[in-house]
Amino acid sequence: MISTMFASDIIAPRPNAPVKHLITALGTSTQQKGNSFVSKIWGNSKEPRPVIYDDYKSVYADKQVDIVYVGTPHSLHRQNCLDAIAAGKHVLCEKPLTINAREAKEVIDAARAKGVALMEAVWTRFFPCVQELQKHLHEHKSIGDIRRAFIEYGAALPISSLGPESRLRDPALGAGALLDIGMYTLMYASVIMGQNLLGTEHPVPEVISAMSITDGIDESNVNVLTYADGTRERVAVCTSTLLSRGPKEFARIEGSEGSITLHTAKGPSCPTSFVLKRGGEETKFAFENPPGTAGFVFEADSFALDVLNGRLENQVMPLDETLRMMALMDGIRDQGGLKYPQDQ
Ligand SMILES: NC(=O)C1=CN([C@@H]2O[C@H](COP(=O)(O)OP(=O)(O)OC[C@H]3O[C@@H](n4cnc5c(N)ncnc54)[C@H](OP(=O)(O)O)[C@@H]3O)[C@@H](O)[C@H]2O)C=CC1
Ligand SMILES: O=C1OC[C@@H](O)[C@H](O)[C@H]1O
Repeated sequence: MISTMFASDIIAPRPNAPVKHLITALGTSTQQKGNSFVSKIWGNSKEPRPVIYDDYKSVYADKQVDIVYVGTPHSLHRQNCLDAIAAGKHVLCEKPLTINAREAKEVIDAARAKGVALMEAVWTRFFPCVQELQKHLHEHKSIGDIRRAFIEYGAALPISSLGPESRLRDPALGAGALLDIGMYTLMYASVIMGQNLLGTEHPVPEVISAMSITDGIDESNVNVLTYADGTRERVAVCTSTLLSRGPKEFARIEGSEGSITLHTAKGPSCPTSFVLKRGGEETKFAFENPPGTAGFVFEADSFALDVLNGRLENQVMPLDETLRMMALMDGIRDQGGLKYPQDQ
């Protein structure tokens, strides 16, 4: 699913793009699957088509490849990243980077030791909507002191009709609401409460969590994050569920001088606008993606520009922020009683 969207996005013609992406190779399980992927995405396009390998290792060995994009289920990320890094490739890996913080540290250490760039593809952070929101919250202080935030992500995924081998059902593949979509709610908490600080500099909240677990995965979770780093406590309530679709107005931020609501047309991972209310006035800030894209180009451009300029870490999504988020989710799963085989 995501590889289709990502690939379509980055080869879409964009007159003012800061970088041009070229997909030179595709690693997949069968040649037939690769052929149908390529015809689906390239269609009649005149863009050069990738060579199709029926394994992943040939991609890592291909000298034409600069960056490997990993779009496999969660539990495979660790090994896919380690293999690509060992071959000297830069890696953009889908979220979550791994199943837990221990695995994430292993992958990050490997990238740092090899001197290659690595980034967890938390695409939402790169949306102009989120970047502008951060300016309003932390630079212009448009709603004064931030006091509370409520963020929800509901995705009505057809879990019960999926086979047990699905990445959305199988605990061994890292299924569950927290790792799949809950991480976005925690990302928003970081954007809202983190004062633009990331990784080891980010304020450390006290966390109280509850999970509803069925068939070995969390169908829903609720997390209360309390930040006691100022003169008064600030609270973010983050909740996600696989059982029902959430509202288009998916978040509310309350400040001492106003409030902001966040909106989406498709899902909280791709926000489209926010509405600022202050002193009886309401202002809407709306954003559009480049035509023909879903918004993956923002993270892809940012990472490609890092690689072109010899930067090994991205400033918007640095590796210490990935580690912080993975450790936060480990703690939430500890409280909720959700263990994956990889935690043993
Ligand atoms: N940024 C975003 O908005 C989104 C991100 N994601 C992330 O992308 C990743 C993949 O999700 P998604 O695209 O939905 O997953 P899919 O199940 O649709 O695709 C995963 C692909 O991984 C390969 N694969 C390798 N081993 C396995 C295995 N054991 N079981 C299943 N597939 C396997 C397969 O490709 P092949 O046979 O060709 O090798 C498969 O098509 C996840 O990390 C997810 O969190 C997902 C959706 C949205
Ligand atoms: O990252 C994601 O965002 C959208 C969801 O539908 C998907 O399952 C998830 O992986």
